[in-house]
Amino acid sequence: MWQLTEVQRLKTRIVAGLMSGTSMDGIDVCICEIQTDPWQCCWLTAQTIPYSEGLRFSLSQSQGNLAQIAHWHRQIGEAFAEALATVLADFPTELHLIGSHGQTVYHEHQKTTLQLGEAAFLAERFGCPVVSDFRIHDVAVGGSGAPLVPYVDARLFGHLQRSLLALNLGGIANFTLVADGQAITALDCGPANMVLDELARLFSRGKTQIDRNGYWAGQGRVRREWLEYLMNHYFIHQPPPKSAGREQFGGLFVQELINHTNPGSTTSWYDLFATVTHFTAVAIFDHYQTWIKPQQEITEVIVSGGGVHNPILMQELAQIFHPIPISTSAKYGINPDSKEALAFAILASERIDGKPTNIPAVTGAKRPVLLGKITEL
Ligand SMILES: Nc1ncnc2c1ncn2[C@@H]1O[C@H](COP(=O)(O)OP(=O)(O)OP(=O)(O)O)[C@@H](O)[C@H]1O
Ligand SMILES: CC(=O)N[C@H]1[C@@H]2OC[C@@H](O2)[C@@H](O)[C@@H]1O[C@H](C)C(=O)O
Repeated sequence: MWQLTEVQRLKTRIVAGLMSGTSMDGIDVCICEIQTDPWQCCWLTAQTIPYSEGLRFSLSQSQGNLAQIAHWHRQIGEAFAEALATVLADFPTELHLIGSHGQTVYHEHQKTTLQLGEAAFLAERFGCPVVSDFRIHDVAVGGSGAPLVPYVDARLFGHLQRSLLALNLGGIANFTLVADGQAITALDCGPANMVLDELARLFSRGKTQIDRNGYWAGQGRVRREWLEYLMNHYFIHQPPPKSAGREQFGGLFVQELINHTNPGSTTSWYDLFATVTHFTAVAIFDHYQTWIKPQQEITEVIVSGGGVHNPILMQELAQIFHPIPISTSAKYGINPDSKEALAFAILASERIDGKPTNIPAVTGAKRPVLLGKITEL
């Protein structure tokens, strides 16, 4: 059993980070060792544990009355604890601290944000302090509560002493500009996998959740008029600070896209996959050109998130950013599938050391604040 004050005194801590992103595909778990002075983080193990089908389906409907929300809060907390127990069964270690992002179930830019998954279930099961609910304090000081990974991008890539984009391809595509060892700015750019996943569900009539390895996109061609329609979405042209989620690019957006494009044949479905995949790359590049390049040219794009497994998307990015090289975070020893989980382990450790981790230039907050609430034993 670890008390908060004891963990605060440790110069080297074993910390677990837990995250379920907008794709709601499962719970990403990462265990790492963090040294506080000089700061160093060493990745130990990571795994993604799928949500049970029932919970995933229920969450993806994203409509809940108060009773439903209260049950989700407990069920997600227990599912996160179960996921961590599964990883610890394969990698037995003592844990000093847990950082748990929970599941975002609602997010409205600079107005409110809600992550579910009660931390007390984790604290009780693993006998250590848990930091959770990372976003809302930033909202309380006028920020959007997202993105929070930029602080970590600076920690992980700042030492490279180059200007680079750390790009994450999760449900949403977002990047951080790291230059001079700092996170200068960061943006959500639009969907990465969220729209493709929903299209895959509809096209396969629920048999698959993803366009695996870009198989369908690879057989289609980009339709200019559809691309134009997608690029006209208000979010693409909104100035930063900006953050997105299912509210912008979830089921409703996809339904409107289907109504607009009306894909009748298999060929037109393939074209839709190709166009949306291309749109993802174009929207990312467009955000770079508009908001980053005028102030800072970059020398590399370091990609993480599930989208690294989609070769068509990665090819599109390589072509559009050429001659700027595209690599994955694996090149720097960071598993692309667990960077965000690792991030919440790092944010938790900073929290108990009393370090503010929101970046006002990124979220629009009035000032830096401590992110996350601590559940103690
Ligand atoms: N082999 C693959 N082929 C194509 N796409 C893949 C493959 N493997 C994973 N993906 C995509 O990656 C997604 C999961 O990515 P990730 O776990 O990074 O998202 P997330 O963390 O939920 O999202 P966010 O970062 O926006 O919160 C899947 O939903 C899928 O679309
Ligand atoms: C409100 C919320 O959960 N936002 C997520 C989401 O998923 C990607 C993007 O949109 C990013 O803004 C954020 O997550 C990452 C982990 C972040 O805070 O940096």
